[in-house]
Amino acid sequence: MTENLQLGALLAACHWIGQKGWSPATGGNMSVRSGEEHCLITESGKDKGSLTAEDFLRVELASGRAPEGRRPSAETGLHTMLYSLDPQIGAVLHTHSVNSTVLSRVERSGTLVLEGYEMQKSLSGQTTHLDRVLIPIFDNSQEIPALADKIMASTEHAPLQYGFLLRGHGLTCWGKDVAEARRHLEGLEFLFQCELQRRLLEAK
Ligand SMILES: CSC[C@@H](O)[C@@H](O)C(=O)COP(=O)(O)O
Ligand SMILES: [Zn+2]
Repeated sequence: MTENLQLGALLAACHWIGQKGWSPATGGNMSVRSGEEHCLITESGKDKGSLTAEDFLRVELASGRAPEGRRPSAETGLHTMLYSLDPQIGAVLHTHSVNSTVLSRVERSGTLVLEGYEMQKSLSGQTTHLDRVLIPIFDNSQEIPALADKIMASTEHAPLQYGFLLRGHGLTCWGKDVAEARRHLEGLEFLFQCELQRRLLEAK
C-alpha cells in the first residue's frame, strides 16, 4: 500500500478514535512509518478527532527531527522507539480512553493479564481464549526519552506485543499497517472494558 493510502487510512482512524471518545480534548497521538528512516506523526496539541493531512509532520526516526517551526507530538519519542525497535511495525496509535486510564491504575502490578476472552483472537496470532495475553504497564512519566529507554530495556526479558499501557495515562498500540493497528486498538479496548467490569462485579 502506498504512503498516501496509509496516511488516508490513518486520518480515518483518527476521526474514528475521536468519535469513540478515546482521544478527549487534545489527548492521543498517531503515526505511520514513512520509508525506512521516517514516520508521519500528529502535530502536538491538535484535536485528534478533526485532523487533516496537513496536521501530520515528517519526523526522522533516529533524531526525532521535525520540520522547522512545527512541533511534533510530545510523545514522538515513544513512536520512534517502536519503529526503530521493530521493522514490522507500520503504524502506532496512542489513545486516552477512560477504560485504559482506569484499568492501568487498578492493576497495580507491571502486567495486565488478559485470559478467557474470545476477543483475544482480535489480536494477530492469537488462536484461543485459553492463552494469556500480557500487556505491560509502565509508570507514567513526562520524561519521554527516559521512558522510551525504560520500555526498550524491558524488551530484553519480555518482548512487546500489540501494545503497552502507561499508568493513569492510556494505551499505545501498533500493527504492521493502520488496519492492523486499528483492529488491535478496538480489540484491546473491548478487552479492557470486559476486564474492568469483571473486576467490579467480582469485587462485590
Ligand atoms: C491532553 S494533554 C495529553 C498530552 O500530554 C499527551 O499525553 C498526549 O497524548 C497528546 O500530546 P500531543 O503532544 O498532542 O501528542
Ligand atoms: Zn498521551
